[in-house]
Amino acid sequence: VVDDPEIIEEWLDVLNFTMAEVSHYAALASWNYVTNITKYNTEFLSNVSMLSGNYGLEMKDEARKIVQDNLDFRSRRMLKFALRGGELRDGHKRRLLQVTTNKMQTIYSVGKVCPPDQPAGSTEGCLALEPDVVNIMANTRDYDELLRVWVGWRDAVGPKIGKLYPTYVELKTEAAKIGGYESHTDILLEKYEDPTFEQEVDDLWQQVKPMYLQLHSYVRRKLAAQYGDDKVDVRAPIPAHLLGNMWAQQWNNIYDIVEPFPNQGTIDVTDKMKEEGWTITKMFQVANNFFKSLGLEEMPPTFWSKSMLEKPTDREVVCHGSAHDFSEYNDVRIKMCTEVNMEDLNTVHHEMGHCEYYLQYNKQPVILRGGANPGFHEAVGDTIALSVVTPDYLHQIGLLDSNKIDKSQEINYLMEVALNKIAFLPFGLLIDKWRWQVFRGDITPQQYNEKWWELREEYQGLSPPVERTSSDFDPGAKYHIPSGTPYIRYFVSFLVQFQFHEALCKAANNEGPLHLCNVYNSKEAGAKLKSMLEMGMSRPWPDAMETMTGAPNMDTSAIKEYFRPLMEWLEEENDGELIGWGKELRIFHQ
Ligand SMILES: CC(=O)N[C@@H](CC(=O)O)C(=O)NC[C@H](CC1(C(=O)N[C@@H](Cc2ccc(O)cc2)C(=O)O)CCCC1)C(=O)O
Ligand SMILES: [Zn+2]
Repeated sequence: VVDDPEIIEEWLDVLNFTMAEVSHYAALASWNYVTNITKYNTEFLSNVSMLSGNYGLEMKDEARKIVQDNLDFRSRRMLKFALRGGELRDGHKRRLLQVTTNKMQTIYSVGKVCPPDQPAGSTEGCLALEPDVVNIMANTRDYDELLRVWVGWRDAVGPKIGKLYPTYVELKTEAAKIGGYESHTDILLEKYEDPTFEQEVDDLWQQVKPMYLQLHSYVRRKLAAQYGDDKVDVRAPIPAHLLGNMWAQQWNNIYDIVEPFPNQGTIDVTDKMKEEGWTITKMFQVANNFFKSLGLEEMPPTFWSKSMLEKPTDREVVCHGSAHDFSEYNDVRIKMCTEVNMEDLNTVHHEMGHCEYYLQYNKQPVILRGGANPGFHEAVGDTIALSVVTPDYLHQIGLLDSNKIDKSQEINYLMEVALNKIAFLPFGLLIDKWRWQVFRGDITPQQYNEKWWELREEYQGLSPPVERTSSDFDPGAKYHIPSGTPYIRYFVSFLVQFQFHEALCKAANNEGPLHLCNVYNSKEAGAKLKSMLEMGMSRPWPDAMETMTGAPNMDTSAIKEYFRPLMEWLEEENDGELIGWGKELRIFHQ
């Protein structure tokens, strides 16, 4: 037992130094795998993960001996984080967990959708998820073609991942119990340092659900008009393959079907980007320039020399975008199979937001480097992107001819953003609703798929376009399930990013409405953001929220204020029309 403050401070210094080293090598091994999926890189990643796991276990055993009573807040916080997480002591089980996770991730990353009656074993004419299948889901308006790739993708990766998932759940559960937790769900929730967190997200959802129902009712009617009411029944959930996205998580790709005021121009500047000859590099330079304009850190030289900004042609990679912190030498990178379009311009800002956060908290000890909570990490880039998509800024970077919009163009603009942000909210909630129940043992492997679709109907008002059975594993068709990446962070982000946007607009002395506010070039806004980013996770997240907004809690008033003009318009449109589905189906009256 150690209670000498001198020795404990020394121990924490050594912890910080060794953690930086171990994190650096773990990040490198992961980077090599995701940017070049080979047998060697797979093995190497597995070995480095085992080594960093061993280090983690040793460090926890030592940390348990330390008496925390007379330590200062910061040291106690560092020790709290050092003692967190599950632990598998048995080397074989740790290896099995590693291999199982890697297999699921690889199945997903190399999965392909093949043409009908494809000869077994040949990949001739087969399509990868990104960008081919994603582009079909975004652009085709052929009901049956959409159905073919929607089912094809789930058939290609679902059952294979579904076979491995129970083993994954068992091992994560064992690791949690050895770590002293009831279930792995408690480890996932622990990051929010908030005993009522599950209740809070349910309350927040109830506050924004009316906005979602308005959007859902309007979009369902437009899809019925597009595909015929034999395909889309305005009294029922929407078939899940018609929303322009493989998971129906965001609906911006069907903007043309739902456009409130046709031919008034929109902020979807994809065509203009192509006309203007925008390159992938330019997209990243423009994003970098926005952060610089706020007085924040620019991406360092190694970002440009070591990132992977487009899909390579000579090797298999994990195309799902990601940002990487190498914990040393200011080495931050993005891996992305970027395409020149509006959606990817958003994602570029999202990923660079992660890198900016890495750069801003790198003065903190390694164990205190992280988002104030994971939702904050997801909100940084998206908050900046809320300024980027304004007519004012798009005009400034030459993607819109004028920065003036009239009333109908304003509604079009808000619809475009709502298809990205409002549509996402129930999806951001249901992924971990499903996972929390699975890790608590409330959903058994036999029930995986039926409970998934119950949640998809309950929260999103979607239904599968064809019969699903328990031999399907549709959760596995979404990246974050095989990769084990938590998801409630995105639900949190899609609410707090509007609080952050409001705070930055206030700091920038913005006069106009929140939805047209652009903080580009505002050093005051940058200083406000920086003051929160540099905290990392050195303080509980309400303190970081208070630094940004003046109040410590998550709050839906900002997102409601942002979309108020659109909601008024939608309530007009939906007056007397059917809204909701199942037991909640009713006629809406203003
Ligand atoms: C080493 C490592 O893993 N690093 C972490 C970052 C960190 O934790 O430091 C990381 O890079 N995670 C990858 C993940 C990628 C994306 C994602 O998965 N997005 C969600 C939801 C969504 C969709 C639209 C949107 O505008 C915002 C969110 C989805 O696509 O469903 C793909 C596109 C955008 C973000 C990410 O960047 O969050
Ligand atoms: Zn992210």
